[in-house]
Amino acid sequence: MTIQWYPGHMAKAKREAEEKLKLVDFVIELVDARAPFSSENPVLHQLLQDKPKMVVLMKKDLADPKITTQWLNYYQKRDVSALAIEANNTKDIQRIINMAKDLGKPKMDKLRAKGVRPRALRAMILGIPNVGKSTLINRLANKKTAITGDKPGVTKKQQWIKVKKDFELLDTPGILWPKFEEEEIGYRLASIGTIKDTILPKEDVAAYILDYVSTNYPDLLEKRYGFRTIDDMMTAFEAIGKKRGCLESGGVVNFDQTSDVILQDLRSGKLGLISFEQPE
Ligand SMILES: Nc1nc2c(ncn2[C@@H]2O[C@H](COP(=O)(O)OP(=O)(O)OP(=O)(O)O)[C@@H](O)[C@H]2O)c(=O)[nH]1
Repeated sequence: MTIQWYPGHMAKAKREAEEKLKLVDFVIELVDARAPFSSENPVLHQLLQDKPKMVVLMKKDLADPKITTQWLNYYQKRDVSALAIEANNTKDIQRIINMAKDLGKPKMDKLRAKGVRPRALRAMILGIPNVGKSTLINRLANKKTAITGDKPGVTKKQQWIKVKKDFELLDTPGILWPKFEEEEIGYRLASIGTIKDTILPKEDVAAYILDYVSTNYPDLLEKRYGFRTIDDMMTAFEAIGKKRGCLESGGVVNFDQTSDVILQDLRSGKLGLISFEQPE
């Protein structure tokens, strides 16, 4: 599901996230490893107030590993607990659980000191559309895990997934909107597929990708398409279209299909491991 965000949607999403936040000890914020800055929600820090969070950089299998390491150092310097993961990797899922427990420990210790009966740590997943929230919830739930039942105090019944005996996760994530204040951010988000292909013209996004990759990863461009520099975007599209059979009758290159090929090559990782932003 990719939502087109209007002020009404944003207000509703914010309200729902605030309701859910009241129920949890901490938040797992998902961002995309290829663009962690652009894919974070711009108001989450206000909603969280003092609530602890950990950041999970999703889809590390599509990102440039060197840049992902730079991002992890960036978060570490700011005392933010962060991990980069690939959802299919079982060890990565275990690393999330371990980090979550560490993060929740001070709160649990405090409750125990007050004489409160020990209870499971409670967390929720939050992030912009298409960042991998449902995938991660399913992986943490590990399918066979039981849902532990409703908790009172909310209008909508919330279900809890028992990840471990002392760690529970809300079964529905908080969905928040992406940043859209700068055109460059919009292009990065469109490239990685976290905003609708109809919001920015597909050909423009494909041209953005080619331009970015030729500047930052010319070897990858050459490996996939056979050229490393772009003097003229139309010639580049024509070369790719011909190579990949995106042709109309008379051998004319279909630019729309060629744009799809470029977007698909990037999003599936066939173009290589590419990150769209580095920490400052
Ligand atoms: N390569 C790769 N793909 C992933 C990873 N995690 C999730 N995905 C893919 O990303 C896409 C979106 O995942 P979802 O779990 O549906 O994302 P969501 O945040 O729940 O999306 P919304 O329902 O739109 O809010 C799916 O095609 C997933 O298979 C990952 O670690 N690596």
